[in-house]
Amino acid sequence: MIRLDDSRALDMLDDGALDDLQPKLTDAHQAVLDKSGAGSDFLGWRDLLTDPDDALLEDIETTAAHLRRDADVLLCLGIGGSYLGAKAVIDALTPYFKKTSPATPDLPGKSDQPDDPPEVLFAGNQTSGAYLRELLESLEGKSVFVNVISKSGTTLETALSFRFVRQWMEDHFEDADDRIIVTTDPEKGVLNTLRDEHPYKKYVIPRDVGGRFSVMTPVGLLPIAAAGIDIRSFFYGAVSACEELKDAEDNPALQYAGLRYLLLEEGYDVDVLAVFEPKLRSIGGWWQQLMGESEGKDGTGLFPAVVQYTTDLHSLGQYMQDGQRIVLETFLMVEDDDGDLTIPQSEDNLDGLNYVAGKTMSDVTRGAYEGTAQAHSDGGVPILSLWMDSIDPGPLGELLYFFEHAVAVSGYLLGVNPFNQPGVEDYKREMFDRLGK
Ligand SMILES: O=P(O)(O)OC[C@H]1O[C@](O)(CO)[C@@H](O)[C@@H]1O
Repeated sequence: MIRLDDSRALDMLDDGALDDLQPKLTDAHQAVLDKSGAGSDFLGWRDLLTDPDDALLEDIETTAAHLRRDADVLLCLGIGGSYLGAKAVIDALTPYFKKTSPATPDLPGKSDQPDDPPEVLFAGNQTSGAYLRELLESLEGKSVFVNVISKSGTTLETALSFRFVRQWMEDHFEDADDRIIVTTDPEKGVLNTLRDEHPYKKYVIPRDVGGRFSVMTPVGLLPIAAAGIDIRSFFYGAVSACEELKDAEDNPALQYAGLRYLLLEEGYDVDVLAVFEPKLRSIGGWWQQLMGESEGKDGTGLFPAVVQYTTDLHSLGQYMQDGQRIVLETFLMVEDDDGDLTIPQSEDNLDGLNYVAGKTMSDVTRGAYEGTAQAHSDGGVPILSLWMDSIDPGPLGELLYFFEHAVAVSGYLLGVNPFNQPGVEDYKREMFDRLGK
């Protein structure tokens, strides 16, 4: 389970502050469990885990196997919660560098490894014409399948991309309709209208699951499974976290929510999620939406930012150490980071690095973390460290549920509805005005 180390944050708060907050934390937690708080009709993301639908997992695995057999590329169109979870998990669990295999003559571009996962690409999450044009050009000669993901079906970025992509698919594949999968509302929205004419396979986003909480639905699970990741371990990792975090006592998700809340009251307005493993950076993108859309309303909430260390210690490290004291840091750490690459002894030691010879790169990462946490803490930055066991499907499922539960509690502590995002509509209205809608 996720372990919270708050030893470098507690001393920035009054003695016993977290204990004093416990009754409020318990109430907020209970409101999540009982569905008695604001926005409680959007708590379906917990029901998915308390009553798992194994038949759905199996269906997704079957579709994913078909994609692994026939697709070079799975193009996922979606924005916000309709892509960030899948991207986060796929980036975390696929190798940094892919081996390429030669094309086969009968299926253009498809590698000769029958179960090679397709490359999962993302689009429909911005308005760049250059991106879309270059993307479509890059797909020439490849066996392409599309998963268009939009709960509302009306999101402009996704819908517009799908117009281009659908045309491209129809121009390139006679069986285009069999290559397109929609993930959307049970009945409403444009994607359902399109299905009246085109028999696309469809997966449903339950009405009571908001976009940023939808990673354990087909929204996240289908692309993740297509990428060759074991979705059962991932999903059941979340199931076990949901079970373990039911008790309000000694609950690290509640403690994390409580400490962030207390630190916000002390003027720490920004929560910087720091990762040391580059693969985890996209978890930060998912976390940013989860935190930002859930908390950032009615003039409150911590601003969620993401850094990747040690890279960003050489760009933002100065600010973290010495800038405005408005920042707290959440370190996302891994007990077994798969970095047991031993540093060799050098006979001439011309680079002067023999002092670390015999240590592993994991030891270096651990030293960098310890050193950074100590230095930043000495510089007045409260540090919360979250430790996961390893970068594997189960621990990732646990982690994502941990954050979901924490932010739901956090929203109630802040007195906001953690499950809506009314502010996002304002940019859409202004944009639509200018585009003549
Ligand atoms: O799945 P949809 O309806 O296209 O929405 C995508 C995203 O847009 C928002 O509604 C607003 O940004 C997010 O909450 C959501 O994840």
